[in-house]
Amino acid sequence: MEIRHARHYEEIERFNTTELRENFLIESLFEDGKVNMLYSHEDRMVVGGACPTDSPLVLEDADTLKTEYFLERRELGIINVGGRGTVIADGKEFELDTKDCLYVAKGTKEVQFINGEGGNQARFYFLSSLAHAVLETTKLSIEDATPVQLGSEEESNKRTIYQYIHADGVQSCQLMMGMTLLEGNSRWNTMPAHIHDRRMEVYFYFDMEEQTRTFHFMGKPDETRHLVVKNEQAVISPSWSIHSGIGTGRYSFIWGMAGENYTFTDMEFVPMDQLR
Ligand SMILES: O=C[C@H](O)[C@@H](O)CC(=O)C(=O)O
Ligand SMILES: [Zn+2]
Repeated sequence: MEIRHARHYEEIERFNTTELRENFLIESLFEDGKVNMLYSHEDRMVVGGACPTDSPLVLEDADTLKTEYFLERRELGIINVGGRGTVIADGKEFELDTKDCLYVAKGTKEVQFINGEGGNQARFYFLSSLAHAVLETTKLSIEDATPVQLGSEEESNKRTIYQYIHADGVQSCQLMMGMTLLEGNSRWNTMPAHIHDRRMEVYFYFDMEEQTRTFHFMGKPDETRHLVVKNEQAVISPSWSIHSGIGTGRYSFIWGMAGENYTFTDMEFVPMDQLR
């Protein structure tokens, strides 16, 4: 898998567009019949996409992780952004419909991704972070996730945040994962912006038309940059960075975090007059 090292915020003050994209944008996760993964040194998060076709796909990369099996020292969160499919964790089958989530515990020796029959192709987006304890492998469908309403139509940021893996939901060691759906013509996410110095975050944008682009804002609050993002691309957000975006059309996104503090509300809002 591709490896990305962590970057200091002082470096990115000098980055051009290509350097910014090479370091923080993940351009292609989904490829038919493949599992694509990227290892980020930001809290050692693995970002991946599994797109099974005729045969099952297995989660593995012993060469990179240097462990006997993938989840020997890690936990995993999966959200299906395609048609129906199945994940098998050590022989136990979990059917995942669109926007359903599965947490897979540390110690699980084999994880397989299987495409559902008929309908749209299953597309499993996943994140894996380090884990210190064996918890319970748990499925959570979108209907059972905790919805949090934020924003307003007036500010073009009316959205519902579905929290799946977090302190009051599916339990994990440090991984937090959920999904944000924008309502009507709302196009802004996470504005007012925030940072959380104790956690990194990964954004995965999806449900976008081919020509739609999201302008994702990153950087220290007083030194912002942007990335132009298209459907099914992801952004790595270091703990010093804001993460916010506006779309030229409809989009949804999956956010995931890893790091020290496990409290969703451990975030500092950035006053508007600090943004540059
Ligand atoms: O730390 C939390 C994450 O950035 C997301 O939950 C934010 C988000 O989905 C939003 O405001 O739209
Ligand atoms: Zn955040």
